[in-house]
Amino acid sequence: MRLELSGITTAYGNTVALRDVDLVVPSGRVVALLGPNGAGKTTLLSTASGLLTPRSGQVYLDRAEVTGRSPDWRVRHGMCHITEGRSVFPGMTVRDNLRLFQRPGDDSDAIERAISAFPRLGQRLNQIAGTMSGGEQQMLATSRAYAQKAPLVLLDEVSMGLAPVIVDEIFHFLKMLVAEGTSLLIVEQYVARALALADYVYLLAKGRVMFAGDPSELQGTDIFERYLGEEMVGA
Ligand SMILES: Nc1ncnc2c1ncn2[C@@H]1O[C@H](COP(=O)(O)OP(=O)(O)OP(=O)(O)O)[C@@H](O)[C@H]1O
Repeated sequence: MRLELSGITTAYGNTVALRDVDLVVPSGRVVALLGPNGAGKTTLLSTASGLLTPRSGQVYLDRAEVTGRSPDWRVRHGMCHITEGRSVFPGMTVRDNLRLFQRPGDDSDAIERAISAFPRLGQRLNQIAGTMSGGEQQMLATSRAYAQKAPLVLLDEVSMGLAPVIVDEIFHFLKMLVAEGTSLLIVEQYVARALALADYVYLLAKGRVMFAGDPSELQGTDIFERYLGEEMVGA
């Protein structure tokens, strides 16, 4: 599924967080969205998924305009947004969380798919989600993308604060999604890993697109140093 944002400006009251942003995630491709804190990355994903309404500009899914459509509508039509933080139902079991991931009318087994993505969830189906470790809860939240068979997945810092071994599992999972032909838009603090997976990269700063292109085009430029700080390059 193809996603396009065209001329998007999004604001919180007087704070303009995105200014005239154009971005395309071609069908079956991976786009990494990078930028310093406060650049507007989360705002961009939320505008794409309908959690925020832009002040101007359009959002298209497979070239059909969806700007006025609700987040629910976008989910039903194939978009999955994994938001920052652990979005699970903490008082419910893992199994019941997974059941809720199933899209209406989809009779395939969301639980089986989630376990194939993250096998350790299979050992914890009866556990109350809120009692799992942070990393396990993040796996559960992230597995929604696979369980729903969403053709377009937006991921906001899903590896934030996780142990390296779990970050490895998350990136292995992202490769599984890519192999299935899923379009991905990822915001990731592990810049080098995100770039290794990405077909295209967009760099946001102060709500504007400062760079858009192939990850290899960044080599030999000072864009990273200028906008992200050198220490992030190899992270
Ligand atoms: N609910 C809000 N109300 C007011 N301003 C907000 C709100 N959410 C975000 N902002 C502002 O909008 C700008 C963009 O924020 P956003 O969270 O999109 O950036 P980000 O690139 O995702 O940052 P980070 O990497 O720190 O998560 C920032 O200046 C932020 O302070």
